[in-house]
Amino acid sequence: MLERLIHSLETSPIMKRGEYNYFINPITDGVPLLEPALLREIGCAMVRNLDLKDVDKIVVCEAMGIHIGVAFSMMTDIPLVVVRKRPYGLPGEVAVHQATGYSKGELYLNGVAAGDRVVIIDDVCSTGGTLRALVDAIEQTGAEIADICVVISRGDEDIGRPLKTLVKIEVSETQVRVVDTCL
Ligand SMILES: O=P(O)(O)OC[C@H]1O[C@H](OP(=O)(O)OP(=O)(O)O)[C@H](O)[C@@H]1O
Ligand SMILES: Nc1nc2[nH]cnc2c(=O)[nH]1
Repeated sequence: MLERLIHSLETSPIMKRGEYNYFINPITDGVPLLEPALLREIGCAMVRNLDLKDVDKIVVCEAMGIHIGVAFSMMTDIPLVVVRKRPYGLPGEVAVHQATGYSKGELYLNGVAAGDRVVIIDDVCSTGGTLRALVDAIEQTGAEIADICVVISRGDEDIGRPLKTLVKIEVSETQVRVVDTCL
């Protein structure tokens, strides 16, 4: 299991974003090419790992959660909510601040309300800033978070609640090493 993901990570180039060692990978960047087989491998692993009982909605964050969310939604027939980086001003919209290791901004959640039971999925967790923002936004609506899963975890950041991850990696100046897998 996860051979394609592990191979794609261990061959990922690294670039500096300021002081941050940023790995470039098809799953996290859509670059250079995202093979359907890799997407299917991840989708299957997430279906096997996540608690989907009575889940009403999948919540992802633009941009690099969208392709994973679309694959997962089509595999599970669960509707998809995309948290955007610009406001829509719809009734009930929730705005939260997001910071990663190299950027910051605002996130805008629409389409989730009290009584919803949701799962959050994303491509990668590093500082945990994005997931903490998503959890905060969803909690503000009164909805319930059934589970959270990222494809890749590269830090030991605590997001204040259980986080499932398919693989754990270490990123140096020159390479990515897969140090643990969920399966
Ligand atoms: O754990 P963190 O430090 O928050 O980093 C993880 C986040 O970083 C990337 O998003 P980014 O904001 O770079 O935008 P993108 O998805 O549009 O590339 C990625 O998609 C995760 O959401
Ligand atoms: N592609 C990519 N996305 C990230 N999001 C947070 N850290 C990283 C990283 O190192 N690479």
